[in-house]
This record gives sequence, structure tokens and C-alpha cells, in this order.
Amino acid sequence: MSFRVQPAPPARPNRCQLFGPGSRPAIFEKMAASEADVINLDLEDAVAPDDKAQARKNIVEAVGDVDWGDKTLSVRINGLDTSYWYRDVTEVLENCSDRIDLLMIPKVGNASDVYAVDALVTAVERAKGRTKPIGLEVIIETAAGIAHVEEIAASSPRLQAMSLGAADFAASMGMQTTGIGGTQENYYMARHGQKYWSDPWHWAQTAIVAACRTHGVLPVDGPFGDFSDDEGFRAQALRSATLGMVGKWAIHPKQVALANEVFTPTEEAVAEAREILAAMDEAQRTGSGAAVYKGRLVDIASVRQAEVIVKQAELIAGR
Ligand SMILES: CC(=O)SCCNC(=O)CCNC(=O)[C@H](O)C(C)(C)COP(=O)(O)OP(=O)(O)OC[C@H]1O[C@@H](n2cnc3c(N)ncnc32)[C@H](O)[C@@H]1OP(=O)(O)O
Ligand SMILES: O=CC(=O)O
Ligand SMILES: [Mg+2]
Repeated sequence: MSFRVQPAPPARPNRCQLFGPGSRPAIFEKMAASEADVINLDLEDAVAPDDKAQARKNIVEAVGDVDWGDKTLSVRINGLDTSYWYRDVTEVLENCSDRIDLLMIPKVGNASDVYAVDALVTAVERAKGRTKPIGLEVIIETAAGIAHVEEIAASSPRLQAMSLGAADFAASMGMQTTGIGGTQENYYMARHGQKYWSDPWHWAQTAIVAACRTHGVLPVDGPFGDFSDDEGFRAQALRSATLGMVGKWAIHPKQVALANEVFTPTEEAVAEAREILAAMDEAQRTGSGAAVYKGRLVDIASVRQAEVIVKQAELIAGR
């Protein structure tokens, strides 16, 4: 094991990130009233080019005027390959209240992309005397982004979270699909006349989780486009949670409860984790490094596993 201690990610719940276009202010209050931990007001792909300027104004107003409660409030800017992004940063940060928490950078390709936004954010903060530091979150949704995922995770002390953006990721990788996340009809193994579907997002998710966990960043699963498919959403979210992701986007309000359910450890899981901790306390008291719990081995690594679940539950309970 490295002598470096794995840094803890930001201690805040991030089970669901609810998105809404900045050009649709009529839904802002509904977003604020939702059960999502994080709200993402969008200036990027959900906003048509002619609406970008008005969307910035809507967002500046709403950041200050809407009661966002204890939610983390994030604004998704446009990508660095556009002419919009610098004005997204300057107009929003020069004019909005301190209630904003994060800027989300889409289509990040390398650490320098984050550096560029960090530099601009830092300049605006100094010029305007903003005392609350703005955090950053990024979307890995290009071939370059996944190729450079670790340097991106290490890129800035402002970086809090990293999401997989399945739609743009599929496009950038040249994947033959128009589905946003979830099972892909043609991604299967065949054996004895049966099809066994596999998960084309798995490798990118694990790369993101490893990079995030190495550098103290929250790994998040992105959008699931078919919002009429609850079962598909739940299956995707369960896989993400099992791999170590902390939450998932909602692109429709009906997905919020599904994400919250999956990324909140169940009472049974928390009770079992506490029992394992108690069993190991007892084992260590009697000088043993291992014990038997419900017929299976538990040891000091089991303590670390159980602590993941207990800490998640405590974080959510303390929200
Ligand atoms: C690939 C990516 O980049 S994903 C991220 C960017 N995409 C987005 O931000 C899209 C976010 N989602 C949306 O814009 C919308 O949910 C849409 C367009 C998908 C569907 O919108 P609608 O046709 O209005 O959906 P629907 O009629 O089912 O809405 C039901 C209710 O939820 C409200 N609602 C819809 N979307 C949202 C939302 N994102 N947040 C909060 N409330 C919402 C509607 O206003 C409606 O409220 P009402 O019952 O009081 O009338
Ligand atoms: O921005 C998100 C995506 O899936 O693309
Ligand atoms: Mg995208």
C-alpha cells in the first residue's frame, strides 16, 4: 500500500443531481422543492444557442431569489470548445449571489481545461471580492476525457465531483447507439443460443471511480435518458453504487426518488455493517485480527468496508 493516505472526498450527500435548462425558469422552484441533493442549472446542451444569454440572466436571478434550502447549487457552463464558456463564468460569477456552490465543466479533455476555468474563476473571485470559494465539478464525456481521467481528477483543489456523461461519451467514442446509459441491445455475449447482456459503461465507470478515489473527488453516474424506464434506471444506478459511485443524475423529476433510494444504504445494510464493526471490536478485544460473522470471515478489511456504509448513512442522516 502506498504511504499516501487516500484523501476523503467532500463530506456532503450527492445521491441525486437534478438537471434543468437555465432557459426554463418556470421549473426552478420545482427543482428547489425536489429531494435532490444537488441542483444543476444548465447553460450547455439543454439550452438552445439563441437562449444562452437569457439563460445566464435567469440563473443569476434564480441563484439569489429562489430558496434552494440546503442543496448544493451548481451551474453547468458550456464547453471550452465554444465561444460561450468564458461569459458563462464571468456573467454568472460577477453578478450572482454567494448562494452558488459549484460550476460544472462539460467535455473536459485534460487537466489544462480545468486549469483554464480555475484561472478565470480565481480572477473573477478576486476582482469581485467574492469570499466563498467556488467549487468545480467535471463531466467525463469524451475519448480524451477518459484517456486523461486521472490527471483531471488531480487537476485542482476546487474539484469536488466527476460525472460520466453517457450521451456525449458514446458520441465521442463512436459508439453505435443513441441510447443515453443503460442496457444496449447489441452489447451481449452469445452462448448456446442465449444472449447475455453486458455493460458497455462499466470500464469507464471504474476508471472514473479509481481516479476519483485516488484524489478525493466524488464519482457520479450521469444521465439515464429513458425516463419512462424505472427498472432500467434502478439497475444502472445499482451497478454504479456497487462500483463505488455516490450518486446519479436525474434528467426528469421522477428519477430523483429512484436515485435517492439506491444511493441511500438500506437499514439492513447499515445494521449489518454495524454488526460487523461490533464483531471485530470484540475480536480485537480478545486479541484476534479476524472473526466469523454469519458463517463468513470478517477481518480488518471488513471494518473498512463496513465503515464505508456507516459513513454514507451518517452523512445522509446529518443532511
Ligand atoms: C445529456 C445531458 O446533457 S442531460 C442534462 C441536460 N438536460 C436537461 O437538463 C434536461 C432536463 N429535463 C427537462 O428539461 C425536462 O424534464 C424534459 C424536457 C425532459 C421533460 O419536460 P416535460 O415535458 O415538462 O416533462 P413532464 O411533463 O413529464 O413534467 C412533469 C412535471 O415535472 C416538471 N418538470 C419537468 N422537468 C423538470 C425538471 N428537470 N426539474 C423539475 N421539474 C421538472 C414539469 O414542469 C411538470 O410539472 P407540473 O406537474 O407542475 O406541470
Ligand atoms: O452531458 C451529459 C451527457 O451524457 O452527455
Ligand atoms: Mg454531455
